[in-house]
Amino acid sequence: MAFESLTQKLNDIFKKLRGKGKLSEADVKQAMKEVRLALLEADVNFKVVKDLISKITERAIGQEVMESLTPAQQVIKIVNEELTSLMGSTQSKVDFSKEITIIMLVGLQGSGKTTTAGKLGKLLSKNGKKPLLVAADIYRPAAITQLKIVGEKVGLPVFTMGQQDPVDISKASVDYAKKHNHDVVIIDTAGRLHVDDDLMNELVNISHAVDPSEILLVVDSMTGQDAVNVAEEFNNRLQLTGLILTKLDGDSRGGAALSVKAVTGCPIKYVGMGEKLDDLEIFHPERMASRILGMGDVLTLIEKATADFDLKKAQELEDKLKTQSFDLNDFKDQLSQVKKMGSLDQILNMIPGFSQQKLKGVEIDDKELSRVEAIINSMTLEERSNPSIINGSRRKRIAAGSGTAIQDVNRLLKQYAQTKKMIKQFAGSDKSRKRSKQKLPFLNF
Ligand SMILES: Nc1nc2c(ncn2[C@@H]2O[C@H](COP(=O)(O)OP(=O)(O)OP(=O)(O)O)[C@@H](O)[C@H]2O)c(=O)[nH]1
Repeated sequence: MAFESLTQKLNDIFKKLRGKGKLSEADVKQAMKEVRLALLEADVNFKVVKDLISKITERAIGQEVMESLTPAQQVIKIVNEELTSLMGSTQSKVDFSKEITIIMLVGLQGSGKTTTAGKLGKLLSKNGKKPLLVAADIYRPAAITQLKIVGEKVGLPVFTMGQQDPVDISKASVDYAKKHNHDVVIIDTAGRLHVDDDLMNELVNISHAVDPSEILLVVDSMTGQDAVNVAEEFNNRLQLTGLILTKLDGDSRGGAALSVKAVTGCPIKYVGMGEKLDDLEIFHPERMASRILGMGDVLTLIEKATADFDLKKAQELEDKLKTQSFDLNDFKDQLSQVKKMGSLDQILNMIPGFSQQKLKGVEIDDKELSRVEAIINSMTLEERSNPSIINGSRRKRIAAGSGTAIQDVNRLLKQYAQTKKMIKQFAGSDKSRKRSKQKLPFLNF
């Protein structure tokens, strides 16, 4: 995940501050010098760093902080607030005020536009919208096919007219959307390797023809300050309403995310956190600041956990927990719930205190989840509901069927037995029974 190294450096600086108890002005200034260096090393724009540090320092050497009982904590709070404000303070929402919300996605080739069109469509349709995807990149023939494939994967229709004028395609797509009750139109426009006049003219013409509610620039966060420059160039010609920063799951240093709002004035509206079509998140500056400072992001985690929450299934599970009839089918169901939330790496990053550094040496293996699923899939229905019948020869058959080793099957059965034992204790106490209404026990990998 981006910011890894920045988070580590900031944590080290704050640890030193905490160790000091009372802080002198010199202590704060020294810490700010180090924060400044860490931000520059994370590729944050030079001017942005300068302004940020002067704001933080001014507040941090104020009386309130110096005389507080927990001065280091106050300094961290100020850094958190200023980072949040740097990225736009609050969530910048998409404008859905018109009957049809037209969203133009623009950006350079390879920034992730087509993938993002699918991700955005999926996210919006989860929120009750009826999006239409529009293939307006006519120069790269594969782009139309790519959008069709993405559309199929996310279950959304794709409007295409082949290699015709992108302005005509865009206009026709809006008419089509009106006739077919779509309330969102997402136009995937052409990209180029560099910003050029032809591209800009075409985008300006499309924007005049369809009067979009949003022109969102898709930028690759891995390109660092180049992403900020590209955003400035696009904004000068197109008046962007916002940005989508992709590939924030990669090892970018994070500079683009921290600088782009301050430099261009354009807010980040979404961030791409992976290659899967579920990996698009609404951008919340305060939550991102919290992640950068290694404080986790519990709110996003809860949202992910509840997004696909199936109340009926949860009720069934609760009944099973009470009667202690939790079997391997339920075990598998829980596994799918965890998998829906994203990769284990992503999930752990949102838990406060679970910094990458602490996870060093701990292998986070998403394959383990798939392995467990394969093992359970290779069992008969009878075995899943009554695992005690799984003897030696059955174990051998299950391992062969799932392409795993007998030790893997043994390990899973042991984990299941432990979970069941835990549930027994859990259901046994009145206090925990009350708790079971709110929380499902997590699997123990
Ligand atoms: N890791 C990661 N990869 C991403 C993300 N978003 C897009 N990608 C990948 O980036 C590559 C380029 O994405 P495309 O959607 O083809 O890019 P594009 O901007 O449409 O490219 P052109 O059609 O050539 O203009 C693909 O391999 C995507 O899977 C992201 O958030 N994280």
